[in-house]
Amino acid sequence: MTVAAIVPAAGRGERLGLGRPKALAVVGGLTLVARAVDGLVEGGVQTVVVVAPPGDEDAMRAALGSRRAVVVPGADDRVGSVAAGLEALPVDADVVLVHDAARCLCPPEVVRAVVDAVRAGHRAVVPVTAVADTLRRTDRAGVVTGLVDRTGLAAVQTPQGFDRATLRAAHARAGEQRAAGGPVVATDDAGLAEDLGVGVVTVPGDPRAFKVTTPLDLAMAEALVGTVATGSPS
Ligand SMILES: Nc1ccn([C@@H]2O[C@H](COP(=O)(O)OP(=O)(O)OP(=O)(O)O)[C@@H](O)[C@H]2O)c(=O)n1
Ligand SMILES: C[C@](O)(CO)[C@H](O)COP(=O)(O)O
Repeated sequence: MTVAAIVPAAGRGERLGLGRPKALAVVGGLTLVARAVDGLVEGGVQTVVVVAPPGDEDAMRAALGSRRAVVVPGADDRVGSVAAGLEALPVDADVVLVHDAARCLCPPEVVRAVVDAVRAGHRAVVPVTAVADTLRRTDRAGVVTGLVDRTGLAAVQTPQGFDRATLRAAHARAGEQRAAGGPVVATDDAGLAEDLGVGVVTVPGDPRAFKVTTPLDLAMAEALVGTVATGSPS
């Protein structure tokens, strides 16, 4: 089985506010995209497709240095960017991971767990962590309207793993819905697979696979660099 990964890295990073694509932000001397690719390769991924903001393909290649990855232009939203990456997959890839460049410190153990679960026959696999906070529903004015039962809730991370046919079918359906003017509601690839009726299974995620979204997240990533390889702290 050949394991490939699509790394959506075409976001603009508005909430990070650096004025350049978030995947090109630097943590501990390495860009987020380079770190994300290194983690995937260490976790057993053989082929990587990186999806760059249109016009920033060369900057993405420069950030990747000598890492072996195909770089393709992305789209206006994440679903479109992953769909662009799908088109560039090598024909022999049968296990496909989709991994946010923004989750740059995901430990290789998580990657391996996702790959193993797909190899074991699961069509769609997501890493998850427990929800630590109490959750309440609020109205538009911010007034609490109810308590959300936390039992059975999980926060979903990436990499998410699929057999190739499932991921293709999920994105084909999303593309058809979009072409028909319908909304694509799912916020991740597993959600698109679920819309097809595919069962999604979970494996343990890791707090270090958090998504760098804000300047505080970038500072946290900087503080954590070096702890991923040694396995501390969680
Ligand atoms: N059009 C898009 C939007 C997002 N992504 C990627 O999807 C991942 C998760 O997106 P997010 O963290 O929301 O990144 P941004 O869209 O860059 O963030 P923001 O909303 O702050 O601009 C990131 O690796 C991002 O690069 C992408 O490939 N193409
Ligand atoms: C794919 C994802 O990271 C899983 O948690 C998340 O859904 C991405 O959301 P975003 O709003 O596109 O950042």
